[in-house]
Amino acid sequence: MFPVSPNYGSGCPCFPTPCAQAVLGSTSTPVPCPALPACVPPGVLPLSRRPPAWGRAARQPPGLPLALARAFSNNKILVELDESSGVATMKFKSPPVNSLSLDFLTEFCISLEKLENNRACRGVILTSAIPKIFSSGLDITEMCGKSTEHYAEFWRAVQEMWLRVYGCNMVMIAAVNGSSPAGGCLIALSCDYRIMVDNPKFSIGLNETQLGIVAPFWFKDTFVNVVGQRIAERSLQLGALHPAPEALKLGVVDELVPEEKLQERAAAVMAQWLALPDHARQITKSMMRKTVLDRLISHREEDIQHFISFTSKESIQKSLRMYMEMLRKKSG
Ligand SMILES: CCCCC/C=C\C/C=C\C=C\CC(=O)SCCNC(=O)CCNC(=O)[C@H](O)C(C)(C)COP(=O)(O)OP(=O)(O)OC[C@H]1O[C@@H](n2cnc3c(N)ncnc32)[C@H](O)[C@@H]1OP(=O)(O)O
Repeated sequence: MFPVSPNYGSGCPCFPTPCAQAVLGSTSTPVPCPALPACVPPGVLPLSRRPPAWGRAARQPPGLPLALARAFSNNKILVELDESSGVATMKFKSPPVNSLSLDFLTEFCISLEKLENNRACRGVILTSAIPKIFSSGLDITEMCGKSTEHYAEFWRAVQEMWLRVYGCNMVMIAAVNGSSPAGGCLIALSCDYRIMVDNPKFSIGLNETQLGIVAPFWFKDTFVNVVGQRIAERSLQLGALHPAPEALKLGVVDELVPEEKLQERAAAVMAQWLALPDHARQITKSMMRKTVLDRLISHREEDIQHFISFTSKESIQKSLRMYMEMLRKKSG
């Protein structure tokens, strides 16, 4: 099996089965997948791939089965698309706590890509089907006692998820209906708007330091862009998990609503955002986020190596094992 082009990723329509051009021949000259323009970094869709659809949902592309356009679910995420509004909902349903395993992340990226390629879809609401939990963040078992190859594959999938959500042209709204630590918080922070259930038992934040690990620079950049340097610095150092009312005060989320109003409110906010001309909003979003996206894109391999060497340290493995043990004791 030949290696694939460095440009190859879930942004290519042939993903996960690389087409002939995506595969490097014995010359090992990188040949980008022709479906992905060479100038477009992996994980970020070019603006031109999304047609302007201001004012109405565009027509379903010919050839796509209607049922697929309305709802699809593989395993861990339920996706529903309302074609009349152009709004899809991605509902995480991976018990017990929607942890972001490699399988979850892969399914997430494929589902989001399907929606990106569907002209009828202009906005996505991310929410959870698991009571009281939005997402428990990265699946810690993926970072414990595994091979370096596994760590590399896992971390690439985490990067891909962030590049896809943060770089997404569609309007992304997080309807946070439960606790949302670390990677779960990152997903919400990467959206355009965050609505959380008004319940002080639900908390959100980047708590990595509590696990003895360090939030990567692109987690930190995303956080700073939402709440500003000072709040991010204090919250990150302390590994703070903010109860919903505090999260609102700090600007980690944009508004709180009673649980029963969450989906209705998310739909109303989405309608406001979709009332803007797509092209103007998309270019503005891209302008605001480009620097932060480019930083990871240009250091992607380095970041993977950094993750591998950090995670492989015995002291880090020990911290993660102790944290998992603490969770198990608490639950059992
Ligand atoms: C300069 C150097 C920079 C280098 C950068 C390198 C590295 C950075 C690396 C990583 C970044 C990581 C970001 C992350 O996302 S780490 C994950 C952080 N997540 C958490 O801390 C959440 C932990 N979980 C909880 O707090 C609770 O489970 C939760 C509030 C979500 C739910 O509580 P509840 O009481 O309902 O459920 P529990 O009984 O606690 O859990 C049920 C079951 O699920 C297991 N579990 C929980 N969370 C995780 C998880 N994140 N991964 C894997 N498994 C998880 C838990 O152990 C229970 O299992 P069991 O006992 O039933 O077997």
